[in-house]
Amino acid sequence: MTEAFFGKIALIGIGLIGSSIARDVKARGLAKEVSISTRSTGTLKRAEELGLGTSYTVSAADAVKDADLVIVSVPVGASGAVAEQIAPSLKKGAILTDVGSTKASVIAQMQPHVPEGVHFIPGHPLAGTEKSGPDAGFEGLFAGRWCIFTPVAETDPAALAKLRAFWEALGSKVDEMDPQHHDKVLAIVSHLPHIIAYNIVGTADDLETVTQSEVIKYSASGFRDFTRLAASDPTMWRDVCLHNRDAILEMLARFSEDLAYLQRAIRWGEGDKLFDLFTRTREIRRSIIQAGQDVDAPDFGRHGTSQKS
Ligand SMILES: NC(=O)C1=CN([C@@H]2O[C@H](COP(=O)(O)OP(=O)(O)OC[C@H]3O[C@@H](n4cnc5c(N)ncnc54)[C@H](O)[C@@H]3O)[C@@H](O)[C@H]2O)C=CC1
Ligand SMILES: O=C(O)C(=O)Cc1ccc(O)cc1
Repeated sequence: MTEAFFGKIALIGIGLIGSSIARDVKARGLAKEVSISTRSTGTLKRAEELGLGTSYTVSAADAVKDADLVIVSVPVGASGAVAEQIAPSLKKGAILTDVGSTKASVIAQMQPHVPEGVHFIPGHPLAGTEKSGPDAGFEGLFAGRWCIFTPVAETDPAALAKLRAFWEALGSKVDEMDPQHHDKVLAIVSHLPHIIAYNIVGTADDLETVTQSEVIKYSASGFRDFTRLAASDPTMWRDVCLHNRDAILEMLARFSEDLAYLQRAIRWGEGDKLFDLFTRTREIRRSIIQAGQDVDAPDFGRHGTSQKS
C-alpha cells in the first residue's frame, strides 16, 4: 500500500476546504510540516490562531518551497494566477493538485504554468457546505465522500497512487474521470441545484414586497433547503458559473424544456403526467437511500460560523 505521509504539504487558500484538509492532516499526522498561504492577512492570522499549520505566509511562492504536496484551494477563477505565482518555486518531483469545483477550466488555467518534473493532478472532493472561511472547516468533512481526479495524459502513476493514498487517508473514495465528463456531471448534480436555489430565493425576495414578509414568515422546509444552498459563497459560485459555462448552459436548456413540460401539464390539468413524473423522481431518492448513500444535506448551522475570508 502506498504511504499517505508527506514531508511538507503546502496549502494555498485556507477557507472551508483548505482548512478542513489542514485539520485532517494534523489529526492523522499526514505531514511533518504544513505551510499555509492565503492572500488576506486577516485569514492567515485566523489560520494561525486555529493552529492549522506549522508556518504561515501571504506569499504563495514562499509557502510551496520544498513542499512535496501542494494543494490549491482557491475560487476556480483564481487558479491560473496562483499557478503562475508558485510555478518558479515548485520543487522537482512535487505533486500539485487542486480542489476546484470545475475541472476543464482549472486545467486550462494551471497546466501552462506547471514546470517539467512537477506532477499536476487536478482533483475535486465532492464534499462541502454553504459556509466559507477557515472557521467553517472541520475534521472529517471528506469521510465517506467521493474525490474525483481528472488526470492529464502524462500523469505519473506513482504520483497518482500517492495522491490517492492521501485522499483515502482522509476517508474519501477516489474515482477518475475525464475533465469534460466531470464538468457535465457536476453541472447537473451540483451547479444547477445551486443556480436554481439562488434563483428561487431571489424570486421569493422580489415577491416579498408584494406579500409583506409572508415569504419568510411561512417558509416551510422545502424553501428553507433552498435558502441553505443560496447562502453559499458568492465569489466561489460566480466563478463556477463563469468557468463551467458551456456545461451549465446545456443543462439549463434541458432543465427549461422539462420545466415547460411540467408547466403545460399544470396548465391543462394533466394530472397523470404530473403523477408519473413525481413517482419516477421519488423512486430516485429511494434507490439512492437503498444504495446506502447519504443523501441528506449537512445540518443547518452544525459546523462553525459563516466567515468571509
Ligand atoms: N465550498 C464547498 O462546499 C466546496 C468548494 N470546492 C472548491 O474549493 C475551492 C475553495 O472553496 P472554499 O474553501 O469553499 O472557499 P473559501 O471562500 O472558504 O476559501 C477560499 C480561500 O481562497 C483564498 N482566495 C480567494 N481568492 C483568492 C485569490 N484571488 N488568490 C489567492 N487566494 C484567494 C481565500 O483567502 C481563502 O483562503 C473552490 O475552488 C471551490 O470551487 C470544492 C468542493 C466543495
Ligand atoms: O453544500 C452543499 O450542499 C454542497 O453541494 C457542497 C459542495 C459545493 C461545491 C462542490 O464542488 C462540492 C460540494
